[in-house]
Amino acid sequence: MSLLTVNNLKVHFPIRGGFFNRVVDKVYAVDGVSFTIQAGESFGLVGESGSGKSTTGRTIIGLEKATAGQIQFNGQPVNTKHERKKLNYDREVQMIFQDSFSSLNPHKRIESIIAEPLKNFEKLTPEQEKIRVLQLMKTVGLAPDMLYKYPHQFSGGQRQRIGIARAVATNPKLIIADEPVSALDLSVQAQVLNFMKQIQRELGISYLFISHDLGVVRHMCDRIAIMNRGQIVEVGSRTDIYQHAKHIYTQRLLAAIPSTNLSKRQQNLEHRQAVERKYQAHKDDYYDETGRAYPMVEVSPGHLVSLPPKQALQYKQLKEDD
Ligand SMILES: Nc1ncnc2c1ncn2[C@@H]1O[C@H](COP(=O)(O)OP(=O)(O)OP(=O)(O)O)[C@@H](O)[C@H]1O
Repeated sequence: MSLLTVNNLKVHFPIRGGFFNRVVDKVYAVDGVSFTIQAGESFGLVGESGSGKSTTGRTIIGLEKATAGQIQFNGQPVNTKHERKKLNYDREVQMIFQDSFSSLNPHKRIESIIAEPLKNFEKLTPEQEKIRVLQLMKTVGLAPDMLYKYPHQFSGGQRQRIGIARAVATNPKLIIADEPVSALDLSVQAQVLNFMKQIQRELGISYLFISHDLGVVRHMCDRIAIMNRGQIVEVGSRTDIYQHAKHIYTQRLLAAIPSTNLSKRQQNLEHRQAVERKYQAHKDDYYDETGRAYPMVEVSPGHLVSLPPKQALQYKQLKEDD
C-alpha cells in the first residue's frame, strides 16, 4: 500500500481587484496533480520557480487549502481536520523549509526550537524532554553544548540540521523537504544531502523532495516527477528521467545542470543552446490550445509522459500491438 496518494489535486488562488475587490481571475498554482509515494521512498518533485511545487507540498501538509482533489495517507483520506486527527497525520508528516533562518524563531534557543513538536504531541516531563532533545541533537550531529545557543550563532548547514532535528522529533513517516539545500554552499549541500540519506536509512522515513534542480535530486530520489505550469508532465524512475527523458521541458531542465567537468564546459554550453532552440521551437506542441498539458501515456513500465497527440498515439499503438 502507498504511504501517500495525491489524486487530481488542484489549488487555485483568487486574484482580487477593482473597486469592490472582487475575484477577477485565478492563479492555477496546482492544476490536477496525481502521484504516490511508497514507504521508505524518496520522491522528487522538480520544476522551475512558479511551477507549483511548494504549493503542492504546503497543501499536503495542510498549510494551503485544496480547491479540489484527494489526499490519502496509508490508504485513508486526510482531507478534513477530523480525518487527519484520526490518523495522527500532523505528527506523521513533517516539513523542512529552504530558509532555515526564517523558519527557526530567532528569539528561541535551540533547546526550545527542537522541543516544540514534542510539546505539541508528547507529554514528557522537563527532564525527559531535555534527554530527548539531546538525543535528537546527537542524531543530527550537533554537540550538546549548543543546546542554549540561538539560530544566528549557527552556520547555514548547522541550521538545516536543527530544522531536520525538529522535523524528526515526532518520528514521522514522511518528511516534505522544500528546497532544503538551495540556500547552502555547494560543499555544504552535499553534506546535508548525505546526512538526510543517512537519517532516512536509520529512521525509515519517506521524503517528498522538492527542488528546482535536477542535479540535486539525482542523488536523493528513487522516482521523480517533473512539474510545469501546475501539472506533472513526466514521472519515472531515476533512469527514466536522467537517461530517457521524453518531455521537452524535462530535457531542458536536464541541459541546465551545470557540468563539473571543466573540459566539457564548452561542449555543454553548445548542448544547452541546442536544447533551448528546440524547446523554443516546439514547446507549444506539448500543450493544448488552453495551455494544459496533454494526458500522460506510459512509454515504458512506470514511466509516464504528457506527449503531443501524434507522439502519444505511437506509444498507444505499440501497447496494443503487444
Ligand atoms: N498564497 C498565494 N496567493 C496567490 N498566488 C500564489 C500564492 N502562493 C503561490 N502563488 C502562485 O502560485 C504559483 C506557484 O507557486 P509555488 O510557490 O507553488 O511555485 P514553486 O514551483 O514552488 O516556485 P518557487 O520555487 O519559486 O517557490 C506562482 O505563480 C505563485 O505566484
